[in-house]
Amino acid sequence: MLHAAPTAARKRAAFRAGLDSGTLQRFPGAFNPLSAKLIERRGFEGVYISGAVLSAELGLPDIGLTTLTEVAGRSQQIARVTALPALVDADTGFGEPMNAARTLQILEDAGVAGLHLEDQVNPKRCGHLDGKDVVERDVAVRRITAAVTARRDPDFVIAARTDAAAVHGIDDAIDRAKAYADAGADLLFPEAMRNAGDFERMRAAVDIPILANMTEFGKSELLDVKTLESLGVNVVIYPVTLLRLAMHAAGAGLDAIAEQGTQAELLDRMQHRRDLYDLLDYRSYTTFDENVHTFRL
Ligand SMILES: C[C@](O)(C(=O)O)[C@H](CC(=O)O)C(=O)O
Ligand SMILES: [Mg+2]
Repeated sequence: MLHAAPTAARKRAAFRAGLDSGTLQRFPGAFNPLSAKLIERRGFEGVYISGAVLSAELGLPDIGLTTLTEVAGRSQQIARVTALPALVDADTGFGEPMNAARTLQILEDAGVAGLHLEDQVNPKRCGHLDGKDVVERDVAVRRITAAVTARRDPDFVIAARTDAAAVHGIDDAIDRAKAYADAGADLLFPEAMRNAGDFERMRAAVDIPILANMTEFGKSELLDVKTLESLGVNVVIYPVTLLRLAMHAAGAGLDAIAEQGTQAELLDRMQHRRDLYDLLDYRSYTTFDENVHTFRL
């Protein structure tokens, strides 16, 4: 209650163990701290904190408008309520390589288990839209090197994302992937892979674990867990899935209230009050409160 039981160090160790386990680590995107608790309750291995979701929550497009402070604040709110490791989207690192170093330390302090840094230019774009661009490979290597050098907890996971496949083709993405692995990245995030064939080529090119981004309505074919596992992928994120589902349901609910003048017909499509309180572990707060009163006597 009040906070997640395991420390950040233990969650990072769990993430590392998951990466070594040979089992696909499933990280759905939490659109708020409460949804992170639901992800944990349903038995997933980790929580993803998406830049696209954070932007959308603020009513903004995902074009690099959010600040490190906003990302760190949300990361801390989410990480502290779940026992699962959280992986956060640090976009381009918020500036020059020195900024990437500071970004890493601030996100370490926020209690997440890892971050990913991408090789897009500033201002970045969603990786699945046209019109994005990447910095030179060497600039991106310096971003990764800066983060690796600044890291204080060796278990904190640094993922390198390359957006090059959709800009310069898969061969350039593979070259970059190798360079980022050599620079010390722990996990590779090849963005906008078109299909299993692209993942196969990436898997053959690098020795470090690989992450698959199964975002909807983008450039990637949606591959299931078995397929990803057979391709040797180690982590899968579903970054915006829960937000899309929730917003769709909210829209349908608003339509029904507008049409019917009541929400009475919608009750079986809602999270029941009882289930919400169960997820919040309401009972333990009552017990805690009673104990506080007892000690006061
Ligand atoms: C993974 C991602 O970086 C995110 O912010 O969640 C996005 C997801 C999306 O916009 O669908 C991306 O792939 O760029
Ligand atoms: Mg993003």
